[in-house]
Amino acid sequence: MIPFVKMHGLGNDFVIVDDRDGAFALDRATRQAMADRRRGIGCDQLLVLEKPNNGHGDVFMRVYNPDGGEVEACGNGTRCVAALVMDEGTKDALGVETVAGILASTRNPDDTVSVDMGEPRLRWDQIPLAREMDTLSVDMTYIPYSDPVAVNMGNPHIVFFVDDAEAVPLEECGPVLENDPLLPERANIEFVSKNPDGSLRMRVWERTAGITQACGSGACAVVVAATRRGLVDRKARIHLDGGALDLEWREDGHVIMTGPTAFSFRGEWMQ
Ligand SMILES: N[C@H](CCC[C@H](N)C(=O)O)C(=O)O
Repeated sequence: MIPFVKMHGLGNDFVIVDDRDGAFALDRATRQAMADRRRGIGCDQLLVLEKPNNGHGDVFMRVYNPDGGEVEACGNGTRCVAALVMDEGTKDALGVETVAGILASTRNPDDTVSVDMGEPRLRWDQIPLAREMDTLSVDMTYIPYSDPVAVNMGNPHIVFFVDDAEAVPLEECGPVLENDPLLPERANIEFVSKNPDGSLRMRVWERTAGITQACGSGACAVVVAATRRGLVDRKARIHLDGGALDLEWREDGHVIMTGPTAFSFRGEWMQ
């Protein structure tokens, strides 16, 4: 039996397994089965807690997509894991270690959690893209959408700015764009438009997971891309299907993401 916690950030949902004792060592087939929405528990990502390396950070978080494959980053999941681990003790600040680095997380008085998601990587080979080009003007098209911005937040993101994000046929263009030959590791795809009040509307097609209610690392990529394009001045409220996140790309280069976390239920998975 594997105990798990189900949580979500703006409807982007996670199965979280505490394997800090190293007792479970879930294999790929098990990860896939747990994430399966029809036969398993169902989630957008499976998050496994491990012991932090050499005392760096308070907990190590591993992120798996629904196919069981490991990915580098998960913003909404980081907030949930930070809240879960904070609830074990008395601290309102801790470091969540990931393969992409240690993410400093703090709980705010209104119960939202802020995570320092680190610095974006913006060189073409850091995204990675298949050939050299300006990441502010990527050679990718799905008619009538073109000229996206590429940002790596630990994981790869391609951000299209459009007049009306609501009108984009995400189910059709998402899988095509995710698998564009320009993307050797594929990518998460975001479509963004600017609202009259200056906030941004973002819809996401996540690599492997498909359309999700929200994507935290995607929102980080969007504030960076929108700043580089001159659409916002380093800060933005971003409205996703599941609600809003507040983003800031600080002058020191770090991206700070703030948003809610929600506990759903606890259970046990029978192997
Ligand atoms: N939901 C996550 C992102 C998962 C990214 C994953 N789909 C990938 O392949 O990189 C977030 O809140 O950042």
